[in-house]
This record gives sequence, C-alpha cells and structure tokens, in this order.
Amino acid sequence: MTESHTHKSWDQASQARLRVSRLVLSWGEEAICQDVSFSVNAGELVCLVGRSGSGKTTLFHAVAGLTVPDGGSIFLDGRDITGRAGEVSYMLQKDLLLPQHTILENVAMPLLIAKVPRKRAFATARESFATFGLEGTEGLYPSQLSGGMRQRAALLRTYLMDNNVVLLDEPFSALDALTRKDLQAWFLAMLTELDLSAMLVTHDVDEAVAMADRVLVLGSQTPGAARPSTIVGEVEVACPRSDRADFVLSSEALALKRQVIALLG
Ligand SMILES: Nc1ncnc2c1ncn2[C@@H]1O[C@H](COP(=O)(O)OP(=O)(O)OP(=O)(O)O)[C@@H](O)[C@H]1O
Repeated sequence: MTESHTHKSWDQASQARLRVSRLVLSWGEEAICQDVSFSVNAGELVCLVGRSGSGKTTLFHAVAGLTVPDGGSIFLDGRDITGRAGEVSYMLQKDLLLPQHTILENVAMPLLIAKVPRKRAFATARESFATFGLEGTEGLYPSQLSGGMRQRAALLRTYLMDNNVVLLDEPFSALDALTRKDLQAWFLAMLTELDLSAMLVTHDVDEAVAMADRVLVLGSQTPGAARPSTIVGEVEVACPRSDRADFVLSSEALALKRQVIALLG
C-alpha cells in the first residue's frame, strides 16, 4: 500500500478534506513555520488567526501549492497535493478585479485560464451571478460596484476555480463594519448552500468567532520570538450558522474570544 492510500483511509474515517501534516516553511534562511499540522473537515469553516508576520499568508501559499514546503505534506481527500497548484481554490489578500475588464470577464477568468472556450466560460460564469447576488452587474466595470459587491465578484471568481476547498486570505478586511457583517452572514449561507469546505485567514478575533466552526491559532512557542510559528491551539465554536447573529452577542462567544486571545499571547 502506498503512503497516500494509507492516508486516504485515515482521511475518509476522520472526514478530513484537507490535511496538512508537519509542514515546515521558510523564506531563505528564516524559519517561518515549523511542524504545522491541522485538517479541515468536509463542510467545515476553519479560521486561522495569528499575529502580523506569524506566517499565515506563507502557510496559505504552501497549502495552495504556490510554494514547495521544506518539509511535511498536504493531502486533499487523501491525495498528496504537496507543491501542486490548482487543487484548492485560493483568494489572495489583495485579489483585485482588473479595472479594464467587465465583471463577467473578471469572474470568468479562471475558466478562460483553464482554456474553456470563451462562449462556454461566459455562459458558465453567468449561471452563478444570481446565486452570488450579482445579477445585472455582468457588463459593469469594477469601479461601478460597491466594495461589498466587488468582494462578492472576487468570491465568485474563486468559486469558479471549481474546487470544493477554498482558502481565503482576509476576504472582508477592506470593507466597512456593516458591509462586512452582511457579507460574513451571506458567506456562511453560501458555504452551506454550495457545500464547500473553507479556510479563512483573519486578524480579527471577533470575525473568527462569529464565523468559524473551529479557530486555529498560529503562534510561536519560543518566548520572545515571533517565529517560527506553529498551531499553538484551537477553539471550537459549536453554534449553528443560522444562529450566529445572536451568538456573537452572548457571554459564550465572549468566553471563546478570550480563549483565542489567550492563545495569541
Ligand atoms: N516573498 C517573501 N520573501 C521573503 N520573505 C517573506 C516573503 N513573504 C513573507 N516573508 C517573511 O515571512 C514572514 C511572514 O509573512 P506572512 O505574510 O506570511 O505573515 P502573515 O501572518 O500573513 O502577516 P500579516 O498578518 O501581516 O499579513 C514575514 O515577516 C517575512 O519575514
């Protein structure tokens, strides 16, 4: 039996869609992440929080296959995808829409890059505009949309990469507080509707507890040193997505935030 077969039975038993095992990452001589292991289960939203510079983006790049780790492995449904791009969808921190292209052209980009014929790419993209609350914006340009709408378009573009695991790096951070709240609630409903598993980087402990099924904390175990980072703890948020609006105001949510903040150190 090969190594990946061994992991496949393990993953299926544990429902892990994505499994990261003992990842080691560095930039040149500098060790950024050391011995990072975690999994994302089917349908789960995991939020990754960590101080600035702890290596969240570096970790996401590796999971997305944009860099090859110095050690460790990444499995998707039990398949070793270490160093392979395109297996999980990734929305970068500054995933800007191209200003000179229409929303339809922007959203269809992953399909066009995958060499789907233009007509079919646009038809496929159009089908999801209503689901993402973007109907009527197909022919508009990014500058004609509100920040929230632009972010929905970027999320739709990520969705059209057509993987059932998505990585999102601070997708709501540039939005004003009210738009962010609306979009967070909408995003949770979308994840459920589309049956996606997701991992989201955020600086914002409130956002993590408001959205996640599980919060992972990336931090250093070496006193006084910011790096190398590892997963220093996790906090489970056992609240149905539909009840989150009330939950965030509860003493239970406050207690969970305290736990996350304590892990951040
Ligand atoms: N392209 C790069 N080349 C060299 N070093 C890098 C590069 N990108 C990141 N680093 C190093 O890795 C460290 C971690 O950066 P990273 O962006 O992963 O952290 P982060 O937790 O996402 O930070 P933030 O929350 O501020 O976005 C940085 O402090 C920097 O030293």
